Amino acid sequence: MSQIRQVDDLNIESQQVLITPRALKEKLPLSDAARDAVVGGRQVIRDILDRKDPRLFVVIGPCSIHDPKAALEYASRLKALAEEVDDALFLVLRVYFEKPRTTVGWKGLINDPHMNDSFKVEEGLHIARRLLLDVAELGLPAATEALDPTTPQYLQDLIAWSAIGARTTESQTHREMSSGLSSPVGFKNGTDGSLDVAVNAMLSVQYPHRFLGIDPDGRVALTTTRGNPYAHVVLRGGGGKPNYDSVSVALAEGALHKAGVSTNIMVDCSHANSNKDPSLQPLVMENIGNQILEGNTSIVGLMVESHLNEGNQKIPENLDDLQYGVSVTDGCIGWQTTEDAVRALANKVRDVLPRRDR
Ligand SMILES: O=C[C@H](O)[C@H](O)COP(=O)(O)O
Ligand SMILES: C=C(OP(=O)(O)O)C(=O)O
Repeated sequence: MSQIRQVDDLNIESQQVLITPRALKEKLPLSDAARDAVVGGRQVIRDILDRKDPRLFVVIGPCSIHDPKAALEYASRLKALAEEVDDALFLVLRVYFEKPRTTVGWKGLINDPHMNDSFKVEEGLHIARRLLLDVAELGLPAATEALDPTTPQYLQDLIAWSAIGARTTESQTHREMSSGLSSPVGFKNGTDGSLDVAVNAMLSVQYPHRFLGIDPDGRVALTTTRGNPYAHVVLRGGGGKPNYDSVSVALAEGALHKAGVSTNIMVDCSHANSNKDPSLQPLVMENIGNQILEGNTSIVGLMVESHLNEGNQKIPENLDDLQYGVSVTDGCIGWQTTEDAVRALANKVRDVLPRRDR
């Protein structure tokens, strides 16, 4: 009987060594203007989480980035809107390069920048870093999902806020990584709606961890973290039900309080909170505004999926057929709706925010 004698790499087809984080940063260095945007953005978010700044922070932008040109056009529009509502809301651009898939699908610009299964990851890392620099140089803070545990070594210096997604909040690897992130971090509740996984993540992330990571030269390194004091939960609904309503928010606040972790809550207006119907997001935003008017003190931030144009599209065979400024992952609200909903939220909460009980 013939046996396979090989015992390792049976299912590995190939490996390709990539540019190191240090080399990428040398090629695309942080400018002073970009540094100001990152440092300033993180500080405002920390101040909001510490209740020193009464504003709400709003992570808003495309579900995923596939076209840096459209992303920059969106960023410059958002910058103008951010200045307009600055007294009530702190807008942070959603710049998601890594997509966690329920099963399979396009995994985002870093993984496959040409959207044709060519997986030019090194090019993806360059494009991502270039775009984050351009966004920061506009003076806009950026938020991203930290999905691959090695990616932060390449990009985290340009990130003001990070998310751990619903599919990875329960993962020890992601909790460990988050304990070393330089930015504040939001943990989504589970896709089944379970808050426990996010509460447990909060209990874990505040502590130092030791784990295998990579160093700036791409070498495997025992990584010792300090713990991240700026973590909070993100309610995104799940299991077919939303959890942004006042009862769900109060229950979440109670559970966080009982666990002895931060009761700061962000509400994701998309995903299961809008039953994946992007046009419902403004209703969620309106509801959160009403909860704040009615005295809620735990909600500190919102997430909104928005693009230049509404809806979404399948990635076409021929990329020339892509519609400009339309999401290729989850559906988004378009720009006009975005402006209207953000202005409406700012107008609703502007006067009450400074008087919120802390
Ligand atoms: O936000 C994006 C999606 O909801 C997430 O990546 C899962 O997408 P999928 O269910 O289409 O794979
Ligand atoms: C994948 C996302 O969300 P969630 O983890 O809540 O599904 C996302 O915000 O892109």
